[in-house]
Amino acid sequence: MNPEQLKQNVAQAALAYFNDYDMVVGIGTGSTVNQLIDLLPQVKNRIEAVVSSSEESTQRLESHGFNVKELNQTGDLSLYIDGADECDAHNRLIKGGGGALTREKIIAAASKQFICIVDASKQVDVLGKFPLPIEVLPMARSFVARQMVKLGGQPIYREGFITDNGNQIIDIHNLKILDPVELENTINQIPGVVTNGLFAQRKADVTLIAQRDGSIVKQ
Ligand SMILES: O=C[C@H](O)[C@H](O)[C@H](O)COP(=O)(O)O
Repeated sequence: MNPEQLKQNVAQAALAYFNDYDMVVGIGTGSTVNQLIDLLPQVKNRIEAVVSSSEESTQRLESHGFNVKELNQTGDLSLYIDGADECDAHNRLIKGGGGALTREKIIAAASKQFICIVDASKQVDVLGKFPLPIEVLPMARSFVARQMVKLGGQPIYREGFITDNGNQIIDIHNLKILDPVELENTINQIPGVVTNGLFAQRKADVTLIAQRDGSIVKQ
């Protein structure tokens, strides 16, 4: 199966989690989630409102007629579905390849259940092959980059990219992340860091993984 079909398959499998009425759900960002958004009209009668992790997803949801609300207008969410750039066997993730990591981490924290949807190419034994995105306040960019060098990484500034929150991203290459919770905490302590893309403390509850033949493995 081609990559787009795999994304569509795993998005289709996620529809099973819309298993209640009047649900207020979180929807993430990226090409896998775009497939989900396009399928979401199938379960529209289950959804009362949606909270989105990016302007891009908001526009796509609204184009399908969904009521997109701010997290400040809702309570905690019953369900959050999002993709990832990497996942390990413990459902710990790297996210933020699309730059939406901060809103994603907030929504994940505010959701009772977090279902991650990926294809098998995202599975790794040790996180860090995919460069770890860090959203930084613009004035702190070089400072945070120097701290990440001390932690063994190679920071690359994502030039020309501004997040939905008006900040910048540095992508940290060559990290071998043996203790994701510890590194997530360590990076969070660096002044100027808004969010790092490790989702290890609040990891996914379930990861649905599309295999090459299109079948879905639940982890
Ligand atoms: O910022 C973007 C998000 O973290 C995405 O979930 C992640 O980049 C995966 O995106 P895709 O489904 O396009 O691979």
